Amino acid sequence: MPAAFELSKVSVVRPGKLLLDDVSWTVEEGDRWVVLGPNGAGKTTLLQIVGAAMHPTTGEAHILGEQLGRTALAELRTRIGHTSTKVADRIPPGESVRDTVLSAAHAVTGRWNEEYDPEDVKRAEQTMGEWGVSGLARRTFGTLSEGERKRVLIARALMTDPELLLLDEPGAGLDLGAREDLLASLDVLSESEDAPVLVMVSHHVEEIPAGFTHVLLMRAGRVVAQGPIESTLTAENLSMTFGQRIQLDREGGRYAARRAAYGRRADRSHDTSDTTGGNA
Ligand SMILES: Nc1ncnc2c1ncn2[C@@H]1O[C@H](COP(=O)(O)OP(=O)(O)OP(=O)(O)O)[C@@H](O)[C@H]1O
Repeated sequence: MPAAFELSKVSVVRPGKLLLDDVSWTVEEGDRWVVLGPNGAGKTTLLQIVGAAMHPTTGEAHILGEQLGRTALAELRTRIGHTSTKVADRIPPGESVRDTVLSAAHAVTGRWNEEYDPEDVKRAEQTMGEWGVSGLARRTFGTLSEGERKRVLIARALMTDPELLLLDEPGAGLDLGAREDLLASLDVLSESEDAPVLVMVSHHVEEIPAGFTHVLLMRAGRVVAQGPIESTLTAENLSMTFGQRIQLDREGGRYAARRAAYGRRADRSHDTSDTTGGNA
């Protein structure tokens, strides 16, 4: 089976700044990845490459079988669901929730005079139902709470039944209950057989849904470590990523991290015996 996407030695350069530096990353069908790193590490830039929203300056990116630079980006983007604050900012505040989701069928933000099939309407109702926002259908996007917005954006991203779903900080700005509700929904999605390949960007290990399989850790535009979550998400790798000694705990398939106290073992796993990582 071909990879869902493959980046080979990708760099992104802007005047006076190296945003991504020699990033190689392969994601296979069925994978659920989380991308972790501090502010400014390049996570959003990386997702923009994978989401066919930006070309690499150097290196090659093959996304869903198409090579960036040799394919129409707009067409490729219809196969990818992408949620981010940039997408949220493009949605007119007066747009109804229903039209916010529905208009994804034409890859537009702000419904105008496009025509929608009954299948489009049915699909919009289905994804709104699955993400618990049917009751908000007539509300305007601008009046929603942060948690409600996040769910509406995911329903919108899933509207076109994408092969790849990119979630840029879906947990940011959510209260504890809303975050846990979102993680439970993402966990259900990640377990479903026809789920798209999932890639989620986060700052916090606490936001990793239990069903996620792989992690990529970034710092200053470079990959610090990547691979299966069990062996790669270690205190040692997190400490390198965030530039300070981190203690990592794991319980019930969920992670928690904080600055390590001196003299304490940095990795502590309560439900597995094989969590790796160095002593701090
Ligand atoms: N067009 C640009 N020109 C110059 N620098 C840029 C440009 N776009 C982004 N950057 C810088 O590149 C770095 C990486 O940005 P990016 O948004 O990818 O990081 P991030 O890991 O998503 O950060 P955060 O966690 O804070 O959202 C940042 O320092 C940012 O200021």
